[in-house]
Amino acid sequence: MSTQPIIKICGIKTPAILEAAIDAGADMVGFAHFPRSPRHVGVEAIGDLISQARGRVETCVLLVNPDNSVVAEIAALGPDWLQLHGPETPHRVEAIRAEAGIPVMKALPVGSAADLAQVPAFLDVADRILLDAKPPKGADRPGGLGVPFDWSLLKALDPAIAFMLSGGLTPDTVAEAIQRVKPFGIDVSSGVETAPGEKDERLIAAFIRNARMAAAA
Ligand SMILES: O=C(O)c1ccccc1N[C@@H]1O[C@H](COP(=O)(O)O)[C@@H](O)[C@H]1O
Repeated sequence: MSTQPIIKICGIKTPAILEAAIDAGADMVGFAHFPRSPRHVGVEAIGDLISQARGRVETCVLLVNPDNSVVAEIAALGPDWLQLHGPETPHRVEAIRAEAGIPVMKALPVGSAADLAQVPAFLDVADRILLDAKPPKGADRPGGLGVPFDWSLLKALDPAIAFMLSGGLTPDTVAEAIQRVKPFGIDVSSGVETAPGEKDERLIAAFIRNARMAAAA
């Protein structure tokens, strides 16, 4: 029997795209609350999207190095997960998890084998690890850039560690990613867009279809 990876569609901004992701079979949807992102969604709109999704698909709010007031404000909306996509230390991840009272997924940037050395320190404080491409120097945000990383680096990671994979995945590359990396889950934003922040329902459907077929093969 094949194991299906969890599929997360991140950076959703509108009720229509949320419906499209649910219809296409996403397991998790993400809403970015980070003003510098082209996918930024305000608190009130995130609350509406979470209400629309509740009981149908898992929800996750992406934050970057949030202070406790932001954590509390977002946690009060009732998402299933928080995604921390900034330079949060293990100690800070632990504190945010306690403040929020919900599971936390910690995104870690990978640009070289040495970057994987940081993973063990987060295993006891985060409920899930997301391995993403390290942003190039000077990038205006720490993710959502549509850039992949060298998956062969992951051979150096303890195979017992389950992780989600992100960074530049697209409908054309997701099958190879699943077959080569065998991640616990996959996460996409730019690869299902026609322009930064503009999700496309046909690309979302193609991404999920190709991922499901690859995992079943
Ligand atoms: O989407 C963003 O703008 C963003 C901003 C700040 C941190 C992370 C962000 N996106 C997340 O990055 C990964 C990979 O995205 P992509 O598929 O390469 O575009 C994913 O979790 C996004 O949600």
